[in-house]
Amino acid sequence: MKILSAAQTRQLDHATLQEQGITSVELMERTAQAFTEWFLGQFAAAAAREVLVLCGPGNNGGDGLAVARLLHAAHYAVRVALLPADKQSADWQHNRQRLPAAVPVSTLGPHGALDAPAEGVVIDALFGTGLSRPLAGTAAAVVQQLNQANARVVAIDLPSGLFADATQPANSAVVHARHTVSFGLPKLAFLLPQNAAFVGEWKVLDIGLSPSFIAETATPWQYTDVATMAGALPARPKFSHKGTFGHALLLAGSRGKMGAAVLAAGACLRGGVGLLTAHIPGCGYDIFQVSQPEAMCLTDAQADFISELPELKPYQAVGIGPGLGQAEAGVAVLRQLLEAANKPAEKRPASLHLVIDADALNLLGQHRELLALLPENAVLTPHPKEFERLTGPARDDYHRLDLLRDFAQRHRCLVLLKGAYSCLATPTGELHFNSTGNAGMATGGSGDVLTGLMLALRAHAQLSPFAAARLAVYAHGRAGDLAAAETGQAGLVAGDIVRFIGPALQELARG
Ligand SMILES: NC(=O)C1=CN([C@@H]2O[C@H](COP(=O)(O)OP(=O)(O)OC[C@H]3O[C@@H](n4cnc5c(N)ncnc54)[C@H](O)[C@@H]3O)[C@@H](O)[C@H]2O)[C@@H](O)CC1
Ligand SMILES: [K+]
Repeated sequence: MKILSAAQTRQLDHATLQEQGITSVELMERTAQAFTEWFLGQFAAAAAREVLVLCGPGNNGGDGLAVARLLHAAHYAVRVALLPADKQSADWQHNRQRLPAAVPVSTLGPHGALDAPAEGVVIDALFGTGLSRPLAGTAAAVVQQLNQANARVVAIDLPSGLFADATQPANSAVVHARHTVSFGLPKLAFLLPQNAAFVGEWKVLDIGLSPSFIAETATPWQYTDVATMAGALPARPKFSHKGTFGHALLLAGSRGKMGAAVLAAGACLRGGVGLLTAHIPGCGYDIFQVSQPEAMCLTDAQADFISELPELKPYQAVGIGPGLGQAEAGVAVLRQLLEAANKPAEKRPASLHLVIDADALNLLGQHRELLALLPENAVLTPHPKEFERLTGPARDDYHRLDLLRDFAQRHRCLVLLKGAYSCLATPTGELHFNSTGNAGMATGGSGDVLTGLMLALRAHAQLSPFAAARLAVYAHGRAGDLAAAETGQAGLVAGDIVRFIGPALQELARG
């Protein structure tokens, strides 16, 4: 699913009107009906029957006025409070006239008490995608009163004061919504941690916006949802053998961190790899062989950490990083691996795919000269701190996305910035936000599981580097969601994610 900018969203509205031969008032009515239907399902309880709708002067306020009329018709006790303005949009005026006289209307002021209903709901229809500057004056004062009132707030389209696709100055007034209900496509702002307190739970409702305009419009931002991923895993051919799904090599573990190697290996095996060999320090031999009997095991000359790179000929994909530790010897191993992957094709195994994670990323951050050796389409899976070690600090989440995009393009690699909406940057400058996963996965070892699964899918001959990476991220999150349904989020441990990789992949298998 695409994510469009605020400007493109306005164009999408226009294109929809032209294509479908409807007026903007009709589209506003459709929007208000979709919102109201959602609202009735969400707040059917008697306690939620008192509703205050705050309306700005533009079409967001017009939506609010139409919603007030529809909720009144559904027998909710509705009040409307209008933000004073020099002029209002034409569709606003149309819906102001249609508001039944039985709905009380007041005008908001900078000092007056907002009088938010204690047990009810406040609908925020002050500003949407038309916001052109930070809120000031009465609008800012109203938003501050609203936030202090600690009311249940539902924002129409966007929490007022929040830009859809750009950062707002620190300390500017933005509504803290409990729910944000938007239309057509998600907004970039919803996916960034810095906006979590404003947006709350968000939802996108279908209002039949022009599919052809969406298809034709270029954007770097994509949202990987369930529809995007249907059938993403190729079917396993009947006459396949273990060679069909590749032989992966995992370089992982150090004394005290063998669990990372075990988890990554388990995920790789559950990810459907044909064969897995792990190269681990000597101290981990018994641990590893006992816990992962399906994998083969090579031990390093060193007992406590990895100091050697094994012969790479047998492998299609190599994963390095989980539990590696940051011993200097690791730098040499990483350098040799990168050099081997860069050698002319006849001297190395065909298409050696790399997955680089955790301590291997920290080593890269400490030795940035190695970045020049990254082979094309290598996958890097940093969390924000690891990413910062590679690029330096970001001013805010939007700047971090710029750094991410730039890094992936410059090094021609795939970079997954991990988070609530993990973002996969491609060498061509696309940013794909993942939709699966839950807060229970913010637990030790969950990244190691992702690395193992990513490794399995990069070894899979039928998946392109991008398709493999996107599938791994999505399936990892989905496995976490299935696991959390069983264990609860607090009780979820990384091993539970491994157990649900199979079921998650099965959902995504091509029929
Ligand atoms: N255009 C359409 O066809 C549709 C629009 N819809 C709704 O319309 C919204 C967009 O409407 P608009 O483009 O009218 O924009 P808004 O309603 O977001 O606000 C725009 C108005 O506020 C003023 N403004 C901008 N920033 C301000 C600030 N900081 N302080 C004070 N005034 C400020 C603008 O000059 C303009 O008058 C969407 O978010 C959505 O809710 C929906 O009804 C769907 C259809
Ligand atoms: K709003």
